[in-house]
Amino acid sequence: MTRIVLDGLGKRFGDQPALHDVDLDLPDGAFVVLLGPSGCGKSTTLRILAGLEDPTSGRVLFGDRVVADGDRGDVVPAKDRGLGMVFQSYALWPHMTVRTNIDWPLRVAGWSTADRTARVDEVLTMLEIDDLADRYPTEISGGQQQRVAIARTVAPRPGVLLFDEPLSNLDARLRVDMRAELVRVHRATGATSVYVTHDQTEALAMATHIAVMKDGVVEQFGTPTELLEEPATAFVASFLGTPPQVLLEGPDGSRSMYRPDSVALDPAGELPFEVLESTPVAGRWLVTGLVGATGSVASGRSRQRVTVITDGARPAGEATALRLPDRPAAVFGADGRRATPSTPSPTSTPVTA
Ligand SMILES: Nc1ncnc2c1ncn2[C@@H]1O[C@H](COP(=O)(O)OP(=O)(O)OP(=O)(O)O)[C@@H](O)[C@H]1O
Repeated sequence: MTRIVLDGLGKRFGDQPALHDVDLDLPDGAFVVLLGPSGCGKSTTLRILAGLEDPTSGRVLFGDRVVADGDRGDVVPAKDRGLGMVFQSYALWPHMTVRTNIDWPLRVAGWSTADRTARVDEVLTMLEIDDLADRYPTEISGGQQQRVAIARTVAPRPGVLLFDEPLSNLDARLRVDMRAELVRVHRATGATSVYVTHDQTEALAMATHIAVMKDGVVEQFGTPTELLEEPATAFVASFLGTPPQVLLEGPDGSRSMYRPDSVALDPAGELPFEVLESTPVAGRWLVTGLVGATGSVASGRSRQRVTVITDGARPAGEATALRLPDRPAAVFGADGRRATPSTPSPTSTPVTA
């Protein structure tokens, strides 16, 4: 097991900055998800950990060992970092059986025949692919190929496992199955794991810790519960959760956060709300709509889209209103950073169209 530290990590492509001063401390044995929209820098971060890309500033440590130093230009080659990486594409050797594919990295690393046989049997069982051992990659399904690729990666017992959107080529059902499978494999290996995705549901389901990234910056690092319950920025509050928090913008650019289940639909409420759609979830309904009077579009004021949780469905087009609790759960300043939640400022009153 390996603690991973990113210390002031920066990356530029030419004069184009991709990462700004990223500090992260990933505990031994954690399953960390790098989460964020396209272009936020998550793959670049993973590629720097993997040794496929070099940082322009800052350092990466695996345990006490500096594996990349952007300021000095020192890097440890990928093959000497004690890591395994799983990509979207499985890249199995087509002329080798499943067993030989998994055995290959152990052979390269110089393991004895007895140790190799024992370890290959162990990971075949771990990934529940024992009965496929003598087949060739073309004779098994895409999901099975991904299991073989994972088995091959974990076989040499790397201290660090890196995953670059490994499930994105699988269909929706298989993705959900494989997600649980990967968590089980992570627990069985104990390897510190870093997993890149833009899918917040996947992140929340798998991670012990999540780093939410935007524009090359880590907006927040914490456990799924911390991020859901105490988002540090308006972006985190709007990106995570099904549904995400209800954010209402004040005239000064600040935003008030309300928990979606604390906001009621009530024609007598203070904020006009037009229903767009209702989706059933676990016996309740997510009702999405636009806040503000219909005429506000014509007046140039944009209408905010929010989702609340209700007991029943609401017809699309219904004009009703939001009834808010007495005070917001948190307030974010115009810079998006969280102001003290317990003392919301008077200027943070949401827009009343
Ligand atoms: N090889 C490269 N050359 C130039 N710019 C790059 C290169 N790789 C990434 N970038 C830029 O760096 C920024 C971060 O890209 P990165 O691929 O890390 O984002 P990402 O969050 O993984 O996005 P995606 O989910 O689309 O893969 C983007 O602006 C991207 O255009």
